[in-house]
Formats: sequence, structure tokens, C-alpha cells
Amino acid sequence: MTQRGKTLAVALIQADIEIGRPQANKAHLGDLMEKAVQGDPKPDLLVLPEMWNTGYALEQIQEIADPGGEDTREWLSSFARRHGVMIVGGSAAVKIEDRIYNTMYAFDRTGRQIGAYSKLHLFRLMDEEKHLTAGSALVKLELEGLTAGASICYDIRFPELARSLALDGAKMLIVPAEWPHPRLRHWRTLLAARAIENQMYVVACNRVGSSRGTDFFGHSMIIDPWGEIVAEGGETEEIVTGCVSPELVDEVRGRIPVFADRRPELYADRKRGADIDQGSQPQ
Ligand SMILES: NC(=O)CCC(=O)C(=O)O
Repeated sequence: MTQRGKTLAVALIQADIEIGRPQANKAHLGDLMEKAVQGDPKPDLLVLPEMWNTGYALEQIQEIADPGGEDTREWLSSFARRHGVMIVGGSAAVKIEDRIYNTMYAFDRTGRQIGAYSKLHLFRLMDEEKHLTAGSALVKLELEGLTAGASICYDIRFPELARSLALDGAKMLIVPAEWPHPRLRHWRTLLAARAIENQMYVVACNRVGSSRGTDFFGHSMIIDPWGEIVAEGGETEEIVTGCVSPELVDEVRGRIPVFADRRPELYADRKRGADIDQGSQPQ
């Protein structure tokens, strides 16, 4: 299927992350981001992986999470402004009072913060629920004519989240991740399912490398609303690039009218539940 109209060039920063070393991670990601913005075409949007500041150093997280997310926000904002690029800053461990959130911050090209989203579903297999506090709001991001829904890693196992965002106007789902072996098939299948069932782009940036015996496989992906893979990374560090077009979403939704054919009155979970923010702070 061909793409028409205004497209956005996206670059996924598929990086390795050093556990428990926020400054080293910032320096390393910064180098990769500098490389990404030299790309041709220059990306309109950079997406980073999950928990890029600390990795899953959960037993030290109270000491090393970013207080109030201030350092993270300042750094991402100034990069966005300096290079005139939008950034969805993956997620960082952020400390608010004595609570730690797994939080995504997003910025427009001027460096203005356009959203913040804290992971809603905590992943017990990696002990998140013992150390982190879950977010409590769905978040959409306005990316120059393309409305994106925010999600983080394990969140993609909950189809209600992507569906709620799509029903509220999202045409793209953003997914920063630290998703390891042996669940590559789950990753690729769930991402494709979210794209096909919601007829939306899925833009997913996973880390690579190993930490404490866990191997992260990369395979960052851009999937179009027809389910075609626009770009997919390998298992080592790289910048994965591709273009997304809001018009293709409209075309696919016109071709198979899934949203018009829904029967919400018959579904078990009839209530929409929480309102969707335009980018709340972690709470
Ligand atoms: N960081 C995460 O949320 C990992 C999720 C994961 O690996 C899964 O299988 O789900």
C-alpha cells in the first residue's frame, strides 16, 4: 500500500543500556541521537527505549531515579530545541516524593514538553510491582498532525489500552521497551496485532544488550496500519528508521470499517473507564 500526504520520518534509538549508570547512559544515547539527526532524511521524531537512564537496577532505584524527572526533561528538551526534532523520550525512572515511576516525556521541536505518561501495567516477571508505582492516566501526544497514544513495553499485552487510545483518535501507538529473550515471538506478534486490530501505526523501540543474565533482543519495529513491517532492527545497536503517514491510517480504516462495525453494547467491558489526558505529569 502506498503512502501519501505529509509523512513523518521516525528514528528509533535501539541502544544498549548500562544498568545503574544514568550519566553513562545519557552520554551514550546522546551520541546515538546526534548520529540519528544527521540521517537522510533527517528524522522528524526520535523515540528512545524504556528505562534508559537506569535500566532495571530496581534494588538501587530509590537512589538513582531522576528526582522529579528534571534532569531527564531538561536534557531531552534541550536536544529537541537544538536539533529541531520531536522526541518521545522512551521512559526514565523518575522519583516523585518516595515513589518511583516508569515515565515517558515527549517534546516538540521547540523543546516544549507535550506530554508525560507513566507505565500503567507493571511487569511482575521483572519485579516492577515491588519497586515502582503504576501511572493512572492514558495519554495522547500531538505530533504535528499525527495523534499518538503512549504505552510502555508490557502495556502492549493489554489490548484495551491501544483500543481506548485509537477510539479517542490515536493513529499511532508508541512503545518504548526493555523486552528480552525468550519472548521475541510475543513481541512481534503483539505489536503486529495492535497495529492490525486498531488500524494504526505501531512504533516500538526496544533496547539491546545483556544485563544480569537477561538478553534484550532489539527488533525495534515500525508497523503500518495494514500490518506491514516498514522497518525492523536486528539484535545489536542501530538506528531504525522509517516514515509514517496519517493518511494511510484513514485509507486502511476506510477499506475495512472495523470501528464502525464494533458492537460495544455486547462487550463485557462496556465502560470506557478513565479519561485520556493530553499529557499529565506522573501522579
Ligand atoms: N519491561 C517490560 O515491561 C517487559 C515486558 C515483557 O518482557 C513481556 O514479556 O511482557
